[in-house]
Amino acid sequence: MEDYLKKRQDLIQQDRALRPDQTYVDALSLEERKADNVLRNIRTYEAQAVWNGDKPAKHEPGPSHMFPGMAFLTARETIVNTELFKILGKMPKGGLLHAHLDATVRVDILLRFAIQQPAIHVRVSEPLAPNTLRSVLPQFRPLRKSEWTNIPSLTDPQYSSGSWVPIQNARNNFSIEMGGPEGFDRWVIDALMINPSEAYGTHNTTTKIWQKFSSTFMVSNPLIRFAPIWTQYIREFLLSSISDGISYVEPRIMFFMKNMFGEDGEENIPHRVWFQMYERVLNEVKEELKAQGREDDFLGSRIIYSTMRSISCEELEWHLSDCLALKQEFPHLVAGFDLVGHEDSLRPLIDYIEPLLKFVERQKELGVHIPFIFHAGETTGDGTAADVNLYDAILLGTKRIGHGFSLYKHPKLMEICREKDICIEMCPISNEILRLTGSMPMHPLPAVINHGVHVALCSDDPSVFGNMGLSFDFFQVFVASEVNNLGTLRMLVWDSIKFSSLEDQEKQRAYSALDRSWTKFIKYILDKYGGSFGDKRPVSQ
Ligand SMILES: O=c1[nH]cnc2c1ncn2[C@@H]1O[C@H](CO)[C@@H](O)[C@H]1O
Repeated sequence: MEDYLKKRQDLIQQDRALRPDQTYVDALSLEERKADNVLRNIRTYEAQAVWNGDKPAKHEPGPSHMFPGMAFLTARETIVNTELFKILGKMPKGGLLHAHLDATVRVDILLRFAIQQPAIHVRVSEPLAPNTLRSVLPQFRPLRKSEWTNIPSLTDPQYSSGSWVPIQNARNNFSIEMGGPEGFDRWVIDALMINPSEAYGTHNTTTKIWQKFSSTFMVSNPLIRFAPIWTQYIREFLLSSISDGISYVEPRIMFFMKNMFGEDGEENIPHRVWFQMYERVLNEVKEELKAQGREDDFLGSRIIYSTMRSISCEELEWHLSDCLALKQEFPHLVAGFDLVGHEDSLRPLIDYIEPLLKFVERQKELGVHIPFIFHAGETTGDGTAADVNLYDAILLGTKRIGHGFSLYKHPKLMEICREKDICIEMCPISNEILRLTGSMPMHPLPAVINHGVHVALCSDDPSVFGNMGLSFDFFQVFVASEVNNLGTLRMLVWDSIKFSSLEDQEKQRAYSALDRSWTKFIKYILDKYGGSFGDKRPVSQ
């Protein structure tokens, strides 16, 4: 018996030793071990008290009963009231390495920014009525002053479809039958987010949910791509990330459209001016934090240049040279290049191989380096074009892989990622809402970590999904595995800096800042919860 138990222990240890968090687990300080004990105890306690499988879930449609790591949109309200979530909210997170900028600011805040801009007008292409509110989308646009209208309402019988109404009129005079001004807000917010009825009911397949998902970007794009709103948007993105403990952000910015709307309503602001605006806001935020003595809380940001994987090779060539020119003008801001959009239905990387290979050569001639940071394998497919994107992303030398949801099916690719230190930007809540997985316990993240591949945990499109910051993704991952522990959290946080596009010196600064805030975090856990959750024995292996 003793012999068996020894062999059992050895086997478990050998298996766990492959995980990249093992070195972190081994190095936990005494205080961290105590804090780890507290976290595990709270997880066990809440698995029973909150996520008890006998309890009915509150929402329809969705899972009928509660469980840890259950469908996020039905669990969200419960999550925010847990002690574990409150703790994770205080955790320093390091870097956010995968988020689409235009889906990072709470939609009610974006709407508030829009309402403050008299240039913003709204129209609909079909009459709005209580029974069409869900299907008719608002179309926004900033207009030139000469085009401003004083049409009073979107919902009057006199309104003729396609005419532009000033946003304030549209809101103030929204028909009482459809909820008045608050009804207007709800209508816009519904168009910008995915709700549980859609994800788990009416749109419960990847293809269906992507239709709704894409439409949210069509609604928000002309608002965000208006210079006065864009600067406010970036500022809010940075500040809200910082308030969730994120100290560095590397958003993907969509440069598919060549120009932004200026304050005068002309659509003529080119990409280099977008960069100038981004840099200005970034510096303002850094200065403000410095003035408050909070330099450790924010180290900066770099941008991943992105365009759509639907364009032609000629259009891609234009974008690649645009990206090169921007890298030369803003070397400290351009982190990499990516192609985005629904992998299952749009073009695979192999379609673009010529311009992509030429781009690599051109960089060598110019002596610049813009790594590819490709989305690949964001699919349930096996051997489909989206799955096969993984081979091309790796052959093209991708620095990290966006999603890599299907990577775990490919042992050879897992081995290459492990050996070449290709980090996987995993977005578990996004994958669940976009219907690649039903819940966290079904998600491949543990398989990837168990094979020794590094992961950065990311939120992807938090304004659409409601997983603002990184606390929600950390929560879902932490409760869905008995193996995950404080060392795992530490690995995910430190890796988000290690695999970022920061320079070595900046990384050193980031690690020192993290060391300081992590120590405070551990002290917070022990001071607040050490008494009530510290004395029990650690949960078994
Ligand atoms: O998870 C994702 N995979 C691929 N593309 C995405 C994802 N999330 C957002 N976008 C794409 O990024 C653009 C906004 O910047 C949108 O067009 C959207 O299709």
